[in-house]
Amino acid sequence: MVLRPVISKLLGKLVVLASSSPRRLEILHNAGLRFEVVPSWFKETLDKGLFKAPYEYAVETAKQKALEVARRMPFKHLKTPDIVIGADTIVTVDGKILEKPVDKDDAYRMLSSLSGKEHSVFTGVAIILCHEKENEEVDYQLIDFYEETKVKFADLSEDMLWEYINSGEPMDKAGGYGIQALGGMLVEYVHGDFLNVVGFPLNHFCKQLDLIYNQSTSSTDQECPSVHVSNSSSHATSTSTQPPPKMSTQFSHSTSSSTKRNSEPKPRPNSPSASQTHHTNDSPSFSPVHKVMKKNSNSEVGEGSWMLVNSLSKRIEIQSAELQDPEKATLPSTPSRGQAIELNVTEHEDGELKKEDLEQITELMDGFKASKALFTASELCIFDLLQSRPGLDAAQVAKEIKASVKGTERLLEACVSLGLLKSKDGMHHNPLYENADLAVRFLRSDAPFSLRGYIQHCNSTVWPLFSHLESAVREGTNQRERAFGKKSDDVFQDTYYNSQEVKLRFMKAMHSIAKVTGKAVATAFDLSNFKTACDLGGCTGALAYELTKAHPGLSVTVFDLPAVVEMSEHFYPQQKDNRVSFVAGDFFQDELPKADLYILARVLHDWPDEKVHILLTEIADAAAPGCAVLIAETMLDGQTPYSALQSLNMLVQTEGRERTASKYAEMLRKHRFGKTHVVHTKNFLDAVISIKIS
Ligand SMILES: O=c1[nH]cc([C@@H]2O[C@H](COP(=O)(O)OP(=O)(O)OP(=O)(O)O)[C@@H](O)[C@H]2O)c(=O)[nH]1
Repeated sequence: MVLRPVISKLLGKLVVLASSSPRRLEILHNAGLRFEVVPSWFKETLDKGLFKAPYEYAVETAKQKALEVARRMPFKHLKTPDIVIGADTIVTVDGKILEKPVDKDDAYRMLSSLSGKEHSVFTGVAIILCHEKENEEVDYQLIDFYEETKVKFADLSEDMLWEYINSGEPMDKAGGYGIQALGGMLVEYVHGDFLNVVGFPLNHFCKQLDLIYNQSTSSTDQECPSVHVSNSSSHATSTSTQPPPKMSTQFSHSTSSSTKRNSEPKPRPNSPSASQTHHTNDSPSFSPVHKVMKKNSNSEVGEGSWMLVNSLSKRIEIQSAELQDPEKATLPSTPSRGQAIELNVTEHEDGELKKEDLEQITELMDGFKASKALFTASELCIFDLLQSRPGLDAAQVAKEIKASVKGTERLLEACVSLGLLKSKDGMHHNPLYENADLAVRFLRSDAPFSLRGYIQHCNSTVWPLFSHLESAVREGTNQRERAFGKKSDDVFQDTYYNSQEVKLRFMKAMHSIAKVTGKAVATAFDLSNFKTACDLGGCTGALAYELTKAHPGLSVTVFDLPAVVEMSEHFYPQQKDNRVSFVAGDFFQDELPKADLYILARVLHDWPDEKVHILLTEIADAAAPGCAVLIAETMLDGQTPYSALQSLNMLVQTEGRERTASKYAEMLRKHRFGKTHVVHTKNFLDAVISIKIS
């Protein structure tokens, strides 16, 4: 069994599957591979028109999925993987690429186009070997390939089609079918690797591992295995894997990961450095990222991939430098030949810009209008109205909210376009409106996870502050005085003591975020060793109640300003959990309650480093060895807009900022906390825990 010998090579290595596909997880798990699953955040939006062949699109998407995880882990998970595996499965028929259907109608369109025909299923796979070095740089070696399988569908009747679509099975599957389940009923024959259709060409993958770990170690080279970078295709009817010329492929990007994996850093293979680029005059490469790179049509595909990797490295180096220290990162003014700066807009040969080329920039430009439409509908209580009286038309809604029909009509249609409301034809095609699922779950005032409080805070406080963002950037200070005419260097003095209404609105905002994130934070780590916790700045106790629910042996003291504590019972009038108590105080001025575990949820991001160190000193003085600090924040990762925009939010609102997990680990280390672990909760917040060493 080719995998068996390879498995032994992988033991002790951190193997990561960068996929949320349960089928891929099952295929690799059943094959005996042991790995962690870290779903990729890469948005599968590459422009298909830029790829000369469908499999190139699948391979490039697989690469981007794997690279995103390989780059993120040192920051988000404080560890560098040894191997990251990414995959992407597509279906092609009549020259079109079919991915996962967006809705039932799309599934119908896909399956109808497959009915009675033979089609191809391509799965692109990327394997990234990560080599962490002495100076915390990481070398990446990229191996990619694809597998094609031919599948023929029987002629499908309309009943059969809708019966299958209504089963729900098509919705998370390429081409809208699952061959391994009900979808098998649609299939007349399969020529090629069945598992490739399901989502992972296991046999081809094993052969690649064999190439990497067995054939290369037979060479005298004791350094990192030199890898075959190949886009070798194994067609359904015959396998034509011609290994390309042997090469070592690598690029590097620096990481500030504060924890070293226990494996010895591997020597850098003697290969061209990332800064060297090769230029050829051959046909343009196929990837939007590498528009300035040329694919060398003379050499084996591997050569092309090497340049592909090389140009990727340039982009990654630039971005990681930014992450390291924005002041030092110098981006080239314009993409020079051989330098891969991601081009979001594709100028076609004739210079014409197509609508889809501008979609991304238009979405960004219009983002504020969408936010304001949501805030306005929430302020006008439209979601609560339609929850109690679904099916109203614009005139009826306008009457209830005491607004113009014209304006209400526009707002309702905007909310439908944003997926917040649904509409159906009433009498004389007059649309009738009701809440969409998002509104039911998050926008009603009485929803268990209502975000209405946070939305009110965004509309009344964040929005005016962001309108002075340019001043905030120029001055490096919050914009409270410009936005509200109040000079206040203390956000909380201003919020909690100057107005009862402002205080309540802010607490509702913090409460709604804590309700949505509380369970994820409370269950991020095993806290069974701790008996007492102190939730510093715990506001309404939303997280505290989740902690006592998740950890029966834990009691939690919420320590917050007097003005907050006096209001907290307003949020839980019926609460009888005697393991949660409230103590009034100022954590910068008063002695902290004694506890085994100190919790800081969305607190440190309000303060500059020097204030954070003051607070951590207080905690370190109060905490005995073995005690812990649990920090819940949105960790900067250089990838998702959410954390970066949150950091801008802190600029306009406070003296604080968002930080990376490794920055928090470094700050904690200065106060004798260590053994730091981070969990990315897939929620608004990530969680970091660190134990008092001495
Ligand atoms: O017969 C089957 N065909 C396809 C599938 C599943 O379809 C998806 C393909 O989508 P993708 O490659 O984008 O993978 P995702 O599920 O989105 O996960 P990633 O996180 O890796 O993007 C895939 O899950 C196949 O397994 C099937 O099940 N049967």
